[in-house]
Amino acid sequence: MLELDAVTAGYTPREPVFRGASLTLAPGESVGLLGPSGCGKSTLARVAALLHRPDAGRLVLDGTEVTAWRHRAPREQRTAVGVVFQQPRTAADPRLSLADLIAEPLRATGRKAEAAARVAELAPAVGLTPELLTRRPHAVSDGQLQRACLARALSLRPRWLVCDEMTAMLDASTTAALVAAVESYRRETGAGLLAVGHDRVLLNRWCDRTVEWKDCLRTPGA
Ligand SMILES: Nc1ncnc2c1ncn2[C@@H]1O[C@H](COP(=O)(O)OP(=O)(O)OP(=O)(O)O)[C@@H](O)[C@H]1O
Repeated sequence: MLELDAVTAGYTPREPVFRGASLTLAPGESVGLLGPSGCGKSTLARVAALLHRPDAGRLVLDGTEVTAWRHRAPREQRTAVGVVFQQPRTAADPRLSLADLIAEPLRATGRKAEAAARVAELAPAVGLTPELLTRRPHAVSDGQLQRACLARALSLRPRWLVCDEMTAMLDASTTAALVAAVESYRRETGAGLLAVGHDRVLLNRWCDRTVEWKDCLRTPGA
């Protein structure tokens, strides 16, 4: 289970972006989160991905409460969640080839020896040719770079995936390819998914259920 329980979070302690947001994902479940721009969906997604420490509330990951975020989080928890953001350009180191970008989490966790084999496995799964893998971000399209960012998120075989507007900048065929790659990974591994977005039609089609932001803020039973 991935449980966000009464989470309050923001960027200035006195003025959080939201208070008391709750959302629970069952193991292997895919949930789409919809809501108005600026309400805090990405902030909540970052809390779920252990990238943003909440001001209050709890994140419980497969039965263990998370008590440390970012680099302070234990590796086992940090690597249990893979994350893909909306903007591949800001999420990718411009100095790395796409192959090295995909392998980054493996290198960072001391598993460099597995990198080549894992990249060879992931590249076709996200639709990247061997030639594209040699290029650096400036020499590929946004869609190709986002494919690499998805492969990077899958490289450590996370039990949970957080896709924060992953396809918002992409055309219909690239969107379909990335959604298919996520779903194929989920079928293979049983991973759960939190997909944040604005595209109701896409999220309804993609996810087991969709949740409205305002319902995350509602106290159960109220
Ligand atoms: N790093 C940051 N520092 C300060 N404020 C931020 C930061 N990131 C986001 N915010 C603010 O927090 C609020 C919520 O932003 P967030 O990106 O979580 O919303 P969102 O619901 O995902 O919006 P959108 O749908 O437009 O992506 C916004 O008012 C935003 O300006």
